[in-house]
Amino acid sequence: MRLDYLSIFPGYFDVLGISLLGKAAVNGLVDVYAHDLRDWTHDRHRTVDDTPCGGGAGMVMKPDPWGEAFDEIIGTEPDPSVHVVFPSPSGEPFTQSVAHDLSSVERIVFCCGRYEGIDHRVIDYARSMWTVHEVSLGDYVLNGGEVAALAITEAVVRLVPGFMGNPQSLAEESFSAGQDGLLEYPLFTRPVSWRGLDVPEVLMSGHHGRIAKWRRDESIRLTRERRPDLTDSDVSARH
Ligand SMILES: CN1CCC[C@H](Cn2ccc3ccc(-c4n[nH]c(N)c4C#N)cc32)C1
Repeated sequence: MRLDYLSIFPGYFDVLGISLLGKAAVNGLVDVYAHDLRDWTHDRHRTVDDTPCGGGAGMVMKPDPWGEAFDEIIGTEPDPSVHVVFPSPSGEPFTQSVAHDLSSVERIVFCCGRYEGIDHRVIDYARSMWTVHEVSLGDYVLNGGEVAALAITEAVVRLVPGFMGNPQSLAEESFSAGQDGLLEYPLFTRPVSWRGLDVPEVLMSGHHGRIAKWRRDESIRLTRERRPDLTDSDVSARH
């Protein structure tokens, strides 16, 4: 999998050389390339923004540098196998399902906007050439797309076959298909007693059936308490 990042702050992506992602890069599972959008400007100030047409606060990212960067980094021929991700507060929700879909893609280009956003023609042009995903991390406002691109990267790459040491851990986590959309149960490890707080006895019983039931019940309880939106009527009936 090749990952490209276009940003006026490419240093954000230095962190991708650390921890598991660094290992994936070493193993050849993932190739990471960060690009400075200003490398495709031609004025002394390396200008990437301008005032919004129609007025309004803030500045908008000019289309020209993006187009020239696309030409050099991706190419000038349409190729639907290239997936271009625009993090945006007005994007569709980024979910585990989207992460799963992207984990089987060979090439992803992240376009990280700043200021008030990117001239919309950049997105329209990208849609005419590649497969585009305009996605939002959640209902809050960030200052740009870089942090979102990092979060999306981690969510996607950890699903790439061969990346996680123990693929079973993927099957049991929240939001994965096998969990019926339930939240993960509480986790415990040694010591059994810590500052007057004990591990639930059932988890020390060695009775796998009871442990499985306790975990399921806890997942249902937590999901009903914290994320009623995840429990549709069918799922509630089954629980
Ligand atoms: C005051 N303005 C309002 C519009 C957005 C401006 C900052 N910005 C510029 C590019 C850009 C890209 C993503 C996000 C973003 N914010 N929240 C999320 N979940 C995102 C995601 N994915 C934010 C961004 C600031």
